[in-house]
Amino acid sequence: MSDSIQERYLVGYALAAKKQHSFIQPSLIEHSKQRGIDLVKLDPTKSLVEQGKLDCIIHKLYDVDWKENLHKFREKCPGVPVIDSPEAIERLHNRVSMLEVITQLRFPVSDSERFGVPEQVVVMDSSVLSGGGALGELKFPVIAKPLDADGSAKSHKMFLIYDQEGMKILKAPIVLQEFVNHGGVIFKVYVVGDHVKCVKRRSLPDISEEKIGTSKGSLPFSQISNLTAQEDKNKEYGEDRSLETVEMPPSSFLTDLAKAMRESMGLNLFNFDVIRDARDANRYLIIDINYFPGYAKMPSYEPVLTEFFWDMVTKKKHV
Ligand SMILES: Nc1ncnc2c1ncn2[C@@H]1O[C@H](COP(=O)(O)OP(=O)(O)OP(=O)(O)O)[C@@H](O)[C@H]1O
Ligand SMILES: O=P(O)(O)O[C@H]1[C@H](OP(=O)(O)O)[C@@H](OP(=O)(O)O)[C@@H](O)[C@@H](O)[C@@H]1OP(=O)(O)O
Ligand SMILES: [Mg+2]
Ligand SMILES: [Mg+2]
Repeated sequence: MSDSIQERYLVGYALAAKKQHSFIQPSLIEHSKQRGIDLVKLDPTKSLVEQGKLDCIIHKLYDVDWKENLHKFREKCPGVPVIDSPEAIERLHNRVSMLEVITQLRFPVSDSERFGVPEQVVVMDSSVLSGGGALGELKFPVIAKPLDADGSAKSHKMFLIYDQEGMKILKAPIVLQEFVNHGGVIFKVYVVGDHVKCVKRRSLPDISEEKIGTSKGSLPFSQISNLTAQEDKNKEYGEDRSLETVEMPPSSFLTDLAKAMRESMGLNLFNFDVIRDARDANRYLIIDINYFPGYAKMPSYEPVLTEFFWDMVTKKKHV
């Protein structure tokens, strides 16, 4: 079919400049174009109905004006898929409601693999952090994570806390999460509609009982799974740990889990971080869920995203 008679579709995107730069790559534009899909940049400050005959909108912007703009568009054009609904995305902006998704899943557990989330407590009042009772049943070491996961640099600033002294650096509201040894590797599971792809990334190294006894205070870190191998080495989080020999979790387990999460959250575009308990190889813990992650880092990102856009613009089922 020649270009002139092939039906063309319009996918509008509204993304922060950094995200646009990493996600809207020439290779993706070209791939989609070949399939009859044109990616068009939206002006989030202007009415969406006046920005072309859109067949689908994708977005990762959180300000009130944008949500209002989207809301109006959805009212005027209820048949056009908006990927995803701001209300569904919101749940991932808080590290408690984010992991409640997992604890509420009614997912048939396989005979071998089990899943869950690490024990955690949320502290809303900074004065509680200086007293001895903030941890409740938890034991040191813990990871302290900002409660808000709103995409700001601050929301990624974490601390490994070894003792009560280390708690002094923290400010509420904060989540204190049990540190689980997991062999220094995390599995990032990327979800794009029906498509599920798992990749291995570096993580914090295991902490031995001996180290727990001798380490003091706190260790700050940020987005460790996004470090390159060289940065990782320079930061001395551990020696050059090869990922190649690490066995992946069974893919059917991850696919079933992703499907259950997708349906429960009503989201199409997200990834989740999974660690495997070093003391129990069949126990997997979900530690983080991110909306619209760095898909360009996923193998075959161009065909996978193009296929997803196709499904959306041709009105195949989406959650
Ligand atoms: N409970 C835990 N036990 C052991 N290590 C953990 C735990 N929670 C987090 N980590 C380590 O800390 C890293 C950062 O934690 P987390 O993924 O929650 O933060 P994030 O800033 O939201 O990450 P992302 O960049 O994926 O959004 C993880 O990738 C993992 O290496
Ligand atoms: O660019 P963005 O701001 O969307 O950053 C996201 C980042 O993607 P990027 O690598 O393309 O930056 C993601 O990396 P991967 O999980 O895919 O490794 C992950 O860190 C998300 O948590 C970030 O989203 P945020 O939590 O900050 O909203
Ligand atoms: Mg993470
Ligand atoms: Mg995250």
